[in-house]
Amino acid sequence: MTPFQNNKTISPNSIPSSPYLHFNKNTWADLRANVPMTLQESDLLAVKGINDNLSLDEVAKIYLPLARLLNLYISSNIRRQTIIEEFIGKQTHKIPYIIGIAGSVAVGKSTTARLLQTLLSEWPEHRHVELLTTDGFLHPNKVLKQRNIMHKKGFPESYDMKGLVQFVSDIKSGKTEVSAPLYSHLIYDIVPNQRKIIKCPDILIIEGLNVLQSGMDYPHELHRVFVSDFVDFSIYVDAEEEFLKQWYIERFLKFRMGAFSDPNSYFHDYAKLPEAEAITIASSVWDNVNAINLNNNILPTKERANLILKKGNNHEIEQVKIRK
Ligand SMILES: Nc1ncnc2c1ncn2[C@@H]1O[C@H](COP(=O)(O)OP(=O)(O)OP(=O)(O)O)[C@@H](O)[C@H]1O
Ligand SMILES: CC(C)(CO)[C@@H](O)C(=O)NCCC(=O)O
Repeated sequence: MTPFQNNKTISPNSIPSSPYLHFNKNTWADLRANVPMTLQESDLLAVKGINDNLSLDEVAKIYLPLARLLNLYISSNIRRQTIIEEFIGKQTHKIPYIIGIAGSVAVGKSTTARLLQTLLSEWPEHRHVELLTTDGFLHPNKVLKQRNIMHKKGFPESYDMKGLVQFVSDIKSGKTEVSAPLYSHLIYDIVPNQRKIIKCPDILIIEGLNVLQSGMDYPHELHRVFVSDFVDFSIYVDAEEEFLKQWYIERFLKFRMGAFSDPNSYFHDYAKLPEAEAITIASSVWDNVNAINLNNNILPTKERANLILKKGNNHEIEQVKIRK
């Protein structure tokens, strides 16, 4: 079935002065109706394995239509590459399609990325989908301490932006194997002597706070090329700050029960604290670090995205906006 053979007319709220088409949950969910449901029960279990709190109804209503839209864009990109090959009369290197996912700390970027990886891998044309988090390009704590910016982890100056741009540039040049440093939330630092290796994927999903940032957000950088220059389609995951703070604290408490009890954890001492004190600490880290970064450096990039997913209570998507 072609994308235009709708048996139903979908009518987004088109606000003439807005550069976006607006969809509420129901109008967006209807957009899935045109594709066969390819997911099997076992795939749904895999999706569930990504995040226990993710409802399968949410996957069907929100993430399947999104995967369908992305698939249309990617197919069109593959056709464009074929035209270039036809024009020059020879095959070129396969160039991965890059999807960028931006948004606040704790909004659910990595969960969204893993979910899209599972759904997009279903399509036979592009099964090999890799993930990269820009966290790996944070400067190690040693460097952040030397520069006196440990309290600014996640801010533009805390990243090795040159290294990150080199990475995406290598991927987009068709380099067959690239590697990136690894960040661990457990040790709260870059993992020494380990790298993530990425071998020529069909699609690379890059998620991070800084995916949509550009030159004006990095006045201290000398170069003028940014991740966003290499991203083919960008998504901003959005939510009101009261939810973000709540999700941040909840995740902190979850870590406290699990990962923090590991003696290697940076936050090992927090595991022993009474819950009320742990909440006070998490709340203060949110207010003094992540909220400031959100308002100064992340939120201003929202309108650069091709698509905005607006979450409400319990991570449920309430609105989807697509750039016209
Ligand atoms: N769609 C969802 N449904 C239910 N819970 C979710 C969903 N997405 C994320 N969460 C929960 O919200 C919290 C934050 O999610 P996640 O770690 O994916 O965020 P993030 O944006 O990648 O954070 P960071 O930038 O700090 O790495 C986690 O506790 C996760 O379990
Ligand atoms: C690693 C980042 C920057 C992004 O994932 C974030 O999770 C973080 O650690 N922010 C610094 C403040 C904090 O500890 O939450």
